Amino acid sequence: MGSLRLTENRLAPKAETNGSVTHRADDDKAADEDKEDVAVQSLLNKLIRSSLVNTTNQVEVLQRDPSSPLYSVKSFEQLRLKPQLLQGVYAMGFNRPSRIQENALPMMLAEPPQNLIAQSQSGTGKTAAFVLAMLSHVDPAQTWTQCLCVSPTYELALQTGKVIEQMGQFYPEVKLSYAIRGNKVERGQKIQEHIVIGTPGTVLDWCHKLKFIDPKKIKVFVLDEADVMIATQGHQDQSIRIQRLLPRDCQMLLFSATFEDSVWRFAERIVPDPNIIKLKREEETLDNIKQYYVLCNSKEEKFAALCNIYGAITIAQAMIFCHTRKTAGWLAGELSREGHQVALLSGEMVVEQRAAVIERFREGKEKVLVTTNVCARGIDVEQVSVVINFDLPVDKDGNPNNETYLHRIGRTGRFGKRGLAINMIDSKHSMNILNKIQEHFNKKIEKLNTDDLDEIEKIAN
Ligand SMILES: Nc1ncnc2c1ncn2[C@@H]1O[C@H](COP(=O)(O)OP(=O)(O)OP(=O)(O)O)[C@@H](O)[C@H]1O
Repeated sequence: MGSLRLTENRLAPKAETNGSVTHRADDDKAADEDKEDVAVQSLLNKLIRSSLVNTTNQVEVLQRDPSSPLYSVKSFEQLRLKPQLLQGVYAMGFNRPSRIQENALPMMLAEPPQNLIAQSQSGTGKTAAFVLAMLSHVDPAQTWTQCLCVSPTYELALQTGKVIEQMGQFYPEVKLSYAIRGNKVERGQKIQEHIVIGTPGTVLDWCHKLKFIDPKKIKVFVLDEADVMIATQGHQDQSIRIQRLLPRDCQMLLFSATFEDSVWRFAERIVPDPNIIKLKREEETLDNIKQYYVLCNSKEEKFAALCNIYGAITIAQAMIFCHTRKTAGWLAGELSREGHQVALLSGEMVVEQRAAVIERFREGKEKVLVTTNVCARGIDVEQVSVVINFDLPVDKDGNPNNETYLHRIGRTGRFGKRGLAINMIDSKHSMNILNKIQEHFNKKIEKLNTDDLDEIEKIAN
């Protein structure tokens, strides 16, 4: 398994220019200039995720042929997998199919193969599902490429490759190759590996220009992270061009965490006659959250208020959001000087460094995580009991960003533990923003006087 032929190994993420931690002179003025890179966020989520996301919502299934019976499985045994694959699944610690896998796996493993478009949030078991489908459909006796999987970036392709290697660990006859830049294949050769995973440009070259792969022999085509894919210029066209090279009876599978119209239009071009499976995201709510605000005049006063809060109540773990990298760096420094175990998540870090910081925080090695919004977007740190908005979330034009506010402090309904959110206000402008947020959610945000220790103690009860 895993014949990775790489001439260069570059694991630095694309979104970051380099791994050095330097501050720009204009960092003050710049809000948070960290580029929002969906591929980096997706990778980060994969790196820190160690288990399935809990979901309570029901799966929605739209069958291409509504008259055919709808199969769903509650165990992996019911799928009649090859014994080597079942062994692989159990070795990964999977006991039963995830909610989306219950429906997706029987569809993907059916004979004749069925096409599928599946949408569910990150961490619900999509990757594991299509990896199992690819491994099941391979005939190791045929020494040519039978499954193609396209991912938006080099790093994401490598992560999926790892899942293929893990799940196929007892099925060593199946070989895997990576169609990514830097992985050189001699001209005129044909790839013998059964599964090829790569980025759209290189996969297209290998199928079309360089003819390393005969696309007519492909049995399964997977397009992963469709929403991330279309965010990159050119990927959409390249993917469509690959799809057109494939035979009519090739099984087409497309996965996405979100489903805006643009993703949907793209999905329909990639997957003809699809079955569709959707799993709604768990809704975030402010119902279990006590919200407060503290009036201050400067960042130093905000810091003093924070120290008072820490002096009055026991905070197991807190996440503190700042607007700029500079404030975040400053605050992390001040807090460490006060003796706190602080983790700083900063946009200058490469993605592996960020994943390591979040992992340490999740393990409880650090008790305070100071971050800018962009760095922490989409990261669920469930055990956080207190969220502090050192700066309120605003969009580029300085208007309140309600969605981000909800995402920072909201909890998913059913699993929601009680939470505490404290907003630091340092100007009329930020008070206005707070009022708008309050109106938007129609949930009272109480004033907190941090000079009064008794008052602070009460909020913890
Ligand atoms: N049936 C299962 N039982 C237990 N764990 C599972 C199961 N399926 C997947 N997992 C684990 O849950 C996590 C998320 O799964 P997976 O990566 O397949 O989800 P995903 O929806 O593809 O999310 P992402 O797009 O972020 O990768 C992984 O750690 C995976 O090993």
